[in-house]
Parts: sequence; C-alpha cells; structure tokens
Amino acid sequence: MASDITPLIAGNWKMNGLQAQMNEFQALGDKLATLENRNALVAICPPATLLAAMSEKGAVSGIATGGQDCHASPNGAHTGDISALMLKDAGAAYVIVGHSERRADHAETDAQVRAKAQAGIAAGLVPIICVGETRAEREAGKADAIVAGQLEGSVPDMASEAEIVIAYEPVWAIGTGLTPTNADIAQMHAGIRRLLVERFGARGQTIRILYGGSLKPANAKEILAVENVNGGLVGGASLLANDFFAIISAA
Ligand SMILES: O=C(CO)COP(=O)(O)O
Repeated sequence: MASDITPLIAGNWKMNGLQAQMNEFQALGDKLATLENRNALVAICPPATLLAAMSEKGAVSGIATGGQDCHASPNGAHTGDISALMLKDAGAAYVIVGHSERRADHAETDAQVRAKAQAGIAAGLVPIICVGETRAEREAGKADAIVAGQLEGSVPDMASEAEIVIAYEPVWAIGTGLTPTNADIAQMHAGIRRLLVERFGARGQTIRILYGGSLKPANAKEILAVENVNGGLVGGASLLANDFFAIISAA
C-alpha cells in the first residue's frame, strides 16, 4: 500500500445472501483468525436481513458491517425503506450510499446521495460514497468531469468533521471482469484526492479512496498498490470466503 492510511477492504453482498450464506461469513472469520498480520480493516455490507446476525458474529472476528443504502430521514412513513439509525442499531459501522446500481435502479440523484450520506454521519455511521463513470462517459472523454461532479454533489459539507470513505467504481467494470489500467486508476484516484484536499484541506489527505469493480484475488495486489488506492469495495468476490480472504491478504 502506497500510503500510511490503513486500507479498508469492504464487501458489498448486494441482493445476495440467505441465512445459509452465513456459513461463508463464518469461514471468512476463521480464516482471518489465522492471519498473522492483518494490514487492512475489513467490513461486509450484507442484505439488511443478515445485518444484525452478522454484526454480532463479526464483532468476534474483527469484521465490521455496513448497510447498502439508507433513507435520508431517521424514521417515518417510508414503507420498505431503512434508516441509518436502524442500521446503526443493528450493529453497522458503515453505510454504502450512491452505489451506481441505486443511481440506475432508483434514479438516485447526487442531492439524494448527499442527504443519505449526511443521515449516515448523523447516525454515527461512516458513509461509503460511491462515484464512477459509465462506459459511454469514459469513451467520450468525460470520466474525470463526471466523477468530479458526482463528488461535488454527493459529498456533504459536514464531511469536513466526520469520517467518510469515497469509492471509485467505474460502472463498466462492475461485475464484468473488466478493470481500468493501473495508470487510469492512479489518475482518477489522484484527481479525487486533489478535489478532496481542495475542499477539506489537510483532512482530505486522510480520507480513504477505495477502488471497486471486478476486484479479484488475481488483480488485487497490483490494484491495491496503486497510489491513492486505500482499499477496495468488492462485489462478487466478497461472497466467497477464499476469494475475499485472498483480497484482504493482498492489502
Ligand atoms: O459494485 C461493486 C461493489 O460495490 C463491484 O462489484 P464486482 O466486484 O462484482 O465487480
């Protein structure tokens, strides 16, 4: 890892995981217990149905948990939604906000993502704020501008006092087996770092910037070594204890 920021390896289980999947979580905990030097913080964001059970077990094995989304309000008449306070109450430490799948499936705007991040902070959670361009945007040479706009709109001002995490996830790399070149990742993460420092001063140097999108055991070592990559947000590979463990070990 090219900086003194302790990396964070976070798994996003998305809409995957019945009770039986807790066996895989247990297996991950068992494997982590055998690791002599754990260089990374580890978290998993399971579906909400598994959050309380996972938080309880995770406390034993040093695996933090997080939600995958939250409502901007602490409670109220919002059928089917979950608040940041509820996630915190169930044992979560993190909440993913603004994932590209939510921006696409639920038409979430930067302003909504910002409000959710703010709600997460207010509830005592660390928001993992996701940004990233589509393939068409990259091909049109707009990747930097898109990501800068998402950052500007999605990161709340109160982030200057609270811990936040940024996740750069190019949409075209998610679940496709494709990844940007290391040079492209380095360039984007440097640009994000620059914007964070412009906005938050020295604190911007300490904010973790995760890379996400087809992060696997085979590419983890080189991607996690890229300058300004302070960990990863892992989808598919986080569902398998062996693969996720290999990524954690590479950090
Ligand atoms: O969307 C992601 C994590 O939030 C990345 O998913 P994959 O690792 O499956 O590409």
